[in-house]
Amino acid sequence: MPRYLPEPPAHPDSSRGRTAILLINLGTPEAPTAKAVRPYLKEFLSDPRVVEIPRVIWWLILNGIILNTRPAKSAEKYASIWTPEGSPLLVHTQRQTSLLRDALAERGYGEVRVEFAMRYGSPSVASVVEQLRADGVERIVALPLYPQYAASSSGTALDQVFRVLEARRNMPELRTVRHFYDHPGYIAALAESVRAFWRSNGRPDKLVMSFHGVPRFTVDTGDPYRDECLTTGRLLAEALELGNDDYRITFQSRFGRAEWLTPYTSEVLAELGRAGTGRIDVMCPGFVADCLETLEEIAMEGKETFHTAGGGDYRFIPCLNESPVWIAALLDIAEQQLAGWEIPVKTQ
Ligand SMILES: C=CC1=C(C)c2cc3[nH]c(cc4nc(cc5[nH]c(cc1n2)c(C)c5CCC(=O)O)C(CCC(=O)O)=C4C)c(C)c3C=C
Ligand SMILES: [Fe+2]
Ligand SMILES: [Fe+2]
Repeated sequence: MPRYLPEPPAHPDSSRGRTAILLINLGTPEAPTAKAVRPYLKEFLSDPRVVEIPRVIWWLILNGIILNTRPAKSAEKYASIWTPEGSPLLVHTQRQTSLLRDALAERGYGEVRVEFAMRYGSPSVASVVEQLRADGVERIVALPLYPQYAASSSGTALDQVFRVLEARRNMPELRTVRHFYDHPGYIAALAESVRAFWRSNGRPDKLVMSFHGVPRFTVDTGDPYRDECLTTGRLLAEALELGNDDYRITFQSRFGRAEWLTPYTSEVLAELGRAGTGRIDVMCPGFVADCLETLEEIAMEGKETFHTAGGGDYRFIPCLNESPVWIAALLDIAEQQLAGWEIPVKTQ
């Protein structure tokens, strides 16, 4: 096996774009079945950026216990959110890709390719980057679709790009977007999604902003994730002119027994329910696309937790998905990167 892959011949069609935006999301199973969820979880949970415990011990737990029990349970949850077009995470990522492509074309960047890849499952980062290289792309902007940086989300997505390029003799130029937690367009998109929801549904007693959690020790040892979530929450509260008592910032999706970031969403929902809160609205600002964690864990399980504890009305505010203000923010983030390369813009 040669150390470096042979380079593809120069692409004959010089009119094809030489620059690409590569959106990267987490990935999702191929089907809502235990058979399809198992390889997805195996790849995901084998990533040392995601589970940071000694490999041998983890290998035994993962293969001996988790992969024998979790796929069936997770598949049942996936089945409850699956759409006729497939997994929501995949469907929204596909649509966001195509909307960003159109938006860039409208701004005169018609030759800039826009593709997406998934960190786990398909289409893999390797397959998409290889295709871009084969098509003659020489400049890539890698843009993980996570507003807040965590080593276990954005970090590992970027690792994967570096790993693919590491195997190449002729490296393309690369720019990376490590986060956009305080980008004004992203905050404006979140604020607009809440305002639009309130225009149709009225206002709640409290707004809960639930972010995906991470193990607490990762933040204690330098991951900026928690601070970035808190800043996003504060900026959103300011944009909505909320007082300190009008909202809560919480962390969901705890996995395993270690301590994760607190307060845990489920505990806050139960506490608000026990306090007899009349109405809460729950949103997930850290996810730009609805997925298992928002549609099942928050919109369904969270509602049950709140009601069981005695709470009143519970409403879930959908993620940004294909909202035009969000696509405008994504366009701005992409354009800021392209500006560094001085791509000629064609004005019609
Ligand atoms: C085991 C530890 C996990 C860490 C750390 C983690 C961080 C993390 N995850 C996301 C975004 C998503 N996670 C999703 C699903 C999901 N997450 C974990 C575990 C960890 N995540 C598991 C095991 C799963 C799979 C489902 C399950 O069995 O519970 C998803 C949804 C995927 C989908 O198909 O819809 C997203 C999105 C972030 C942003 C993050 C760190 C900040
Ligand atoms: Fe996760
Ligand atoms: Fe979950």
